[in-house]
Amino acid sequence: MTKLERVALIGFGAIGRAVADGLLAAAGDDAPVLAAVLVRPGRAEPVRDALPAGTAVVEDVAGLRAAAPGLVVECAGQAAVAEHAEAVLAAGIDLMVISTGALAAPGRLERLTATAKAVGAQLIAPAGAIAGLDGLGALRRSGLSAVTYTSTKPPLAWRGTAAEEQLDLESLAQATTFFEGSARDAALAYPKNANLAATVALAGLGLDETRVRLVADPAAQGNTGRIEAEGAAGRLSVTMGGAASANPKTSASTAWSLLDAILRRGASFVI
Ligand SMILES: NC(=O)C1=CN([C@@H]2O[C@H](COP(=O)(O)OP(=O)(O)OC[C@H]3O[C@@H](n4cnc5c(N)ncnc54)[C@H](OP(=O)(O)O)[C@@H]3O)[C@@H](O)[C@H]2O)C=CC1
Ligand SMILES: O=C([O-])CC(=O)C(=O)O
Repeated sequence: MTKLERVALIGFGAIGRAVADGLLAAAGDDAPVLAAVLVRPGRAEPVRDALPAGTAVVEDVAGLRAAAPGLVVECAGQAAVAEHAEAVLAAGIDLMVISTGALAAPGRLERLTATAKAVGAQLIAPAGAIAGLDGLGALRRSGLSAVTYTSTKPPLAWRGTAAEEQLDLESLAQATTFFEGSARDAALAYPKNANLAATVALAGLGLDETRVRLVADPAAQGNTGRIEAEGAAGRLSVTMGGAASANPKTSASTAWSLLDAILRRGASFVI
């Protein structure tokens, strides 16, 4: 039995539901089994109703471990990484995190990679709602001099975030850059909207050297992420855009990227 034959999810929101649906649809001889979904205490019942009887719905990492997954996929938010990542990795289980911005918290990346190394588990970042990390990796090896990640979303996607302290989102008339700074600061200040800043940084120039711009654009039809990079071996310019998911902050492509990363380890990297 390969490690990948059993997969567990943390979170059952816009991304988690879509990934669960994709895994269940792919079920067959070569596809992994959806072994368990971890939800917050008291939230299990409706999730149980939405899943087949063979998928355990659990409320803690002990429950996840009992389902014996080879891979746990976090699709719940940065707080869930803070809460569960250490215990999952310490149990020797590979962990794929979509909320990569959680790794920008001081010391967390170092602690988690040390735990993973000690037990021979992998901490993995999927591309999520961006493309081009392969080219970024090549330029990183050649020597990167500059990387900028720009995220543009409609004003409603920035509701409930620190953007509201600077902008009147309801009446915004033109595209406005409301944040310019490091990937670390972006990922921590916009935990539901700027995880890709951390993903791009971890694949490239690092959390403190990667520049990030966050833009609210009333003319935007969906969410767009753009990487521009300069390295000794060449230049990279990649744009990925599309509709939002059931959650306006989250691009629909995120769940598909995760599914591809789970099913064939496509477009993901070990941190
Ligand atoms: N890297 C990338 O490309 C992207 C990353 N993201 C990240 O993915 C996260 C999830 O996005 P999305 O699915 O749209 O968000 P949703 O808000 O739709 O869903 C999140 C789900 O996770 C659950 N949850 C929250 N905390 C925990 C926890 N500690 N343990 C278990 N479950 C928990 C929530 O449960 P409850 O209902 O009980 O609150 C909710 O069901 C975002 O917050 C962001 O961090 C998002 C988009 C792109
Ligand atoms: O879905 C997106 O466009 C990206 C996103 O929310 C994030 O980086 O957290």
